[in-house]
Amino acid sequence: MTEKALRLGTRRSKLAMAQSGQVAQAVRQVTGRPVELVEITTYGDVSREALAQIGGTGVFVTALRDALLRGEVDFAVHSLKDLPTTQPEELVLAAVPVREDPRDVIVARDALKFTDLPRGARIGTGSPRRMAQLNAYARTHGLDIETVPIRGNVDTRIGYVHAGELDAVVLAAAGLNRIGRIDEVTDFLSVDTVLPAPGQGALAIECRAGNTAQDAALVAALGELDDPFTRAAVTAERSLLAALEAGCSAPVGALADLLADGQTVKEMRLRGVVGTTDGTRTVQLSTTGPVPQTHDRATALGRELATEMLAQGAAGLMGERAH
Ligand SMILES: NCc1[nH]cc(CCC(=O)O)c1CC(=O)O
Repeated sequence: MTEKALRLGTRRSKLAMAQSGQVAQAVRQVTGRPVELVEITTYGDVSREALAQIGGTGVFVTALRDALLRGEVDFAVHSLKDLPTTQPEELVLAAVPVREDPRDVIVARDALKFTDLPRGARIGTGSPRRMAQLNAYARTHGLDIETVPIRGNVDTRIGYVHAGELDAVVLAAAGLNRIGRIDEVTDFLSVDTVLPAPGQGALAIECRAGNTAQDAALVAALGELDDPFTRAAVTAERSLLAALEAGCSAPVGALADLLADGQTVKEMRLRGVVGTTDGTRTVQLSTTGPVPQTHDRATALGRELATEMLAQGAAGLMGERAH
């Protein structure tokens, strides 16, 4: 007997295909069913406009969600950091697998580290979050760098360094890992220097919420790929983002991690930062509490930190809100 293949909706980019291929393999293992990749082109892939200008969140995600809702695919794989904080009622995050390295990294000419970049060095990034934190660090540590807005896929961005147009570019470690180019990193940025985007390094496996027995069975099967700690962490990070009323293109960094005492996990710490892209003003705070055991508690942790950050003027540093 041949079972019907599960259809996995994915973007076409090299990064998306790599991570979807890895998830497909894991899904074959937990379901015992064949999985086929269905490529879907999203607005974010075809638009030449700066990402921050096309209206913020979700440009990579909408087309995949539409394909799910139309029943053209059975589940979709997203980079969690590209996922809007609002969850459509008809869809559910069936699994958030174990997170990869959440850090940002530098790919620089001549194997340079961030702090060894020469005066006037040009660093490419299209991310207001990365600009804000790199410029803030530079100002307080006497570095003289210029952040240069760029966009494009990983090949394009690293290409600017090889072509000599930029001294360095900033990328996510997780993405480079997934496409097998982690060897090109010249510096892993400490999260004390640059907090990653909420959800960075994590994937989301999304499917229909389970109105049919088939859908419900799939939600349950995919749930085996869920990592509760990663889910709690990214839930808190995304709750912070939502409570700041910021979008994925806002200058907001957040990272939740576990504080352990030997082998015993003690608490969860959530750190958040907001800043102006020129690095002149930042609000950076952290909170620590019991590891949240429910979605509501993880959400509350993020909301509490947001409230404190807003009390310190975070809203005034975010510029135009994404809608
Ligand atoms: N903004 C695009 C994007 N969305 C997800 C990743 C890969 C890292 C991840 O999955 O968190 C990247 C590339 C990057 O930021 O370098």
